[in-house]
Amino acid sequence: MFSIAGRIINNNGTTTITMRLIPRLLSLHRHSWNSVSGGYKTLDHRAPKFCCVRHKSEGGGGGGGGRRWWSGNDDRYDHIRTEANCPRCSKPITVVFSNRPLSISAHAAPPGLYQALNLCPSCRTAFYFRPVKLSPLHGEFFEIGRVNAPLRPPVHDHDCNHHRALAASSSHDSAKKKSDLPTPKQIFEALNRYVVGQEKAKKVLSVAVYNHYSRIHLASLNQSEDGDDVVEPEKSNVMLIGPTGSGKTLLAKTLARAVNVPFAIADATTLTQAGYVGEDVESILYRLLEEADFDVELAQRGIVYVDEVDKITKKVVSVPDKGASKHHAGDNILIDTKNILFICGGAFVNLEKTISERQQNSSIGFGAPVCANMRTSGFTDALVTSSLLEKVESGDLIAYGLIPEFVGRFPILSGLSALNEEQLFQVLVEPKNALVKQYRKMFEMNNVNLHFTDTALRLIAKKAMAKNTGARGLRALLENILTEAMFEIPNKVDVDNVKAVLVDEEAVGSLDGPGCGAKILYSVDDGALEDQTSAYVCT
Ligand SMILES: Nc1ncnc2c1ncn2[C@@H]1O[C@H](COP(=O)(O)OP(=O)(O)OP(=O)(O)O)[C@@H](O)[C@H]1O
Repeated sequence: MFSIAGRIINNNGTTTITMRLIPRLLSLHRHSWNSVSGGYKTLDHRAPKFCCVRHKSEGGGGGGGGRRWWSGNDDRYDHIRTEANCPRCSKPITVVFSNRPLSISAHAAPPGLYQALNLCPSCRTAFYFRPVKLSPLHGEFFEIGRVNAPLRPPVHDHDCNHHRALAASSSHDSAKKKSDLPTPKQIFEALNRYVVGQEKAKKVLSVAVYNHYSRIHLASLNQSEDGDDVVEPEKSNVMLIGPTGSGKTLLAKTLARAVNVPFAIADATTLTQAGYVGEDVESILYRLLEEADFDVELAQRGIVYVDEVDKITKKVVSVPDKGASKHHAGDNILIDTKNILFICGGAFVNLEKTISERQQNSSIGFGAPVCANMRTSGFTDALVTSSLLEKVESGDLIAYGLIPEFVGRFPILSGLSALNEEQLFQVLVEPKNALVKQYRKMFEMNNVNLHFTDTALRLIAKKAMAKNTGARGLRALLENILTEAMFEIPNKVDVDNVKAVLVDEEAVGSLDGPGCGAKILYSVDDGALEDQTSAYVCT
């Protein structure tokens, strides 16, 4: 019936096909646009990459028993429902989307707005429709993926072991759910198991996340209360400011794990405004939905981490705004972002200078000497930087180049410091899934013991420090040291009687040069690793 032109984008391992419908589909929908005044408009056939569809809006404020037709000249934001053919299987489907521009978080947004992912009931392909022009309606379908799991629309009383308590929004079981919510201290302890240092950020985040889910709990209680006394705390999104490899993403991910909600990561630099190529908000929400096993209720209480927001200075990032509708219409998946917690992160290189200048201008003692010191020494050491970042204010981010509307949606700002050498050493060995533990596990699969000497680990930390990429550099260093051994070991087991792999100083090398790589040790005596030279033959 029609052809599809596709382009494949890789999104964190997911394949996204950008679909374009060619004009033959358009001819199936010759009369496509319905206006307030009644009548249909003829499609614009000059824009072959867009599909034109009949549409009408729904939602409050209009006539027609709660439904209203959308007027092409009206700039109100609205839910728009359209009839179309599935770009994949060409069966009829109903598409729902919003005509509003996208902005971050739920704070201060007009009510009644939402994003919609759409699902073809026939071939179960999920996609979203991106409107480019509303009158006549032009837009593009973006395929996100096939849905295998059955869709679970928002329900108020479900029992899900995987993502449990925090999904609750009904008032009748809210008391129980509240007791399931970990306290800030418990969240802090959970973060401690995975994240080295960053004590202040951990505390700020523990409180923020606890308050966020308490707010949801309170809102569910308020639903059953009438009157002017109802207090509704507003959502507080969080901004993490810290150098690369300091643990911003790790903190956000671990938080989601601590409170047991679905989690998705997005990169601000690939988020687009409508009409540009890149990753779109809907695909992030779709990822959240996937994480929630297609349980819409759970997805609506997840955490989204948006990385690299410092790279979008003077641009408007497109991340979803408030979605008030809890409506589940056929196979359109409507994601209400009202309760999704957005955590944004960025390195904000040299932001400390902006903070220092602000402090200097306002003559608060600390600023002037710090600034002077920075000017004379020509660099800022990590300690000075982190103490300055601790004092970050919204105004500093605006001075840095972020737009005020964006910054205004992040009442919670938290600075992270660059990890020092000792902390990098700890990252290697201490967290629950520390890198050394991970590699040990991999070698164990071949019944081989991976052994690191203390001096080797400290040298690795020193080398990572010199690279200036924080803990991010550690994995690359380990990978280089262990690649050869990981290549050889699976072939040698049971053949050459390999018993251990040793990473010592020589294997790591010097501060500015590589070493010989991990040494494969051939055992002549079980348990003889302590006496490496006599009991083991090194390759
Ligand atoms: N404080 C930390 N404790 C334990 N591991 C850490 C810490 N910081 C970073 N890591 C590890 O380093 C790697 C990179 O960390 P992460 O992605 O959280 O950094 P980031 O601050 O988000 O960096 P970027 O700004 O480049 O995105 C991950 O493997 C993470 O586990």
